[in-house]
Amino acid sequence: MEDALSADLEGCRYWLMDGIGNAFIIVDLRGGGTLGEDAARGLAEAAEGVRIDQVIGLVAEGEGAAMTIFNRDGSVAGACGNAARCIAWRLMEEQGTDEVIFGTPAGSVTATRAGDHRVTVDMGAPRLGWQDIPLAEACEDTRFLDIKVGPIDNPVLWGPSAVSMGNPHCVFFVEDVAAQRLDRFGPLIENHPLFPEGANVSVAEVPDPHHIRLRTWERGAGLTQACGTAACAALVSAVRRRRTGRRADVTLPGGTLDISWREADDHVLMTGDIRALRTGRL
Ligand SMILES: N[C@@H](CCC[C@H](N)C(=O)O)C(=O)O
Repeated sequence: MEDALSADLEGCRYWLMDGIGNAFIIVDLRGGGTLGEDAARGLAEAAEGVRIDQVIGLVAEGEGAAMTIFNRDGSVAGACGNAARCIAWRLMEEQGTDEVIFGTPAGSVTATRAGDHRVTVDMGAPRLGWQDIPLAEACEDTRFLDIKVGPIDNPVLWGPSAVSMGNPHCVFFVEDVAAQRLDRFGPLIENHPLFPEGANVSVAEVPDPHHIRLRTWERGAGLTQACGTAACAALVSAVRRRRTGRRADVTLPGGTLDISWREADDHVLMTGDIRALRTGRL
């Protein structure tokens, strides 16, 4: 990875981790060093043997820690659910605790140990108003956006839901996720004018009220094995469209997340496995 480095990152510890296949390089910047867009893109491209989806900076914040998030194309993101579970596991291992609080660009999150290499993160409340997602124009009901995929007179998909989980999501409900050409229309919807900050684009299939099958085209990263915030956005959208209850297993190509949208405080909880793949110094 040496070629991708700016001088002040040299010697920083890194961990290569994944959350059900969503792969990250986490760079420990608590002792110094700055991670910017160019360095993040360079590190993602230079990684060998794994397609990196995000590069995460672990920075000092007061007495504790916080995460910064870069997509593999170098763009900055406000939230990353799977990386939050990886960071939480790492901090709990360091501190010898079963619970941790740390900062993210979208606010501080609490996480708890849910088993061996298994973590629950409280992702906070979804934001459903069009200004908060954000959308470029007023939309009374963000459960159904005026977006179509395919020929104007014969669209194959239409009426997706929009949700912010700290980052913007667009979720199409379909009969069969495997049949969708997400590689073709994902980039178009990611850059649709209705999403001034872009969007993560998912297709969701609901075989029963306790289960969602999901595939995601991530903003700034493309097709991924899994996307934690997309899983949260899909469950929230499915509840709003009366397709599931407030708790469901969300199965992505890389594995399954247990997602629940708590009525008491409106928070979304995400539980799933993480893997620590390797560690070293830049
Ligand atoms: N992998 C993530 C989401 C990463 C950020 C996203 N691509 C964006 O730009 O908003 C997750 O697990 O949530």
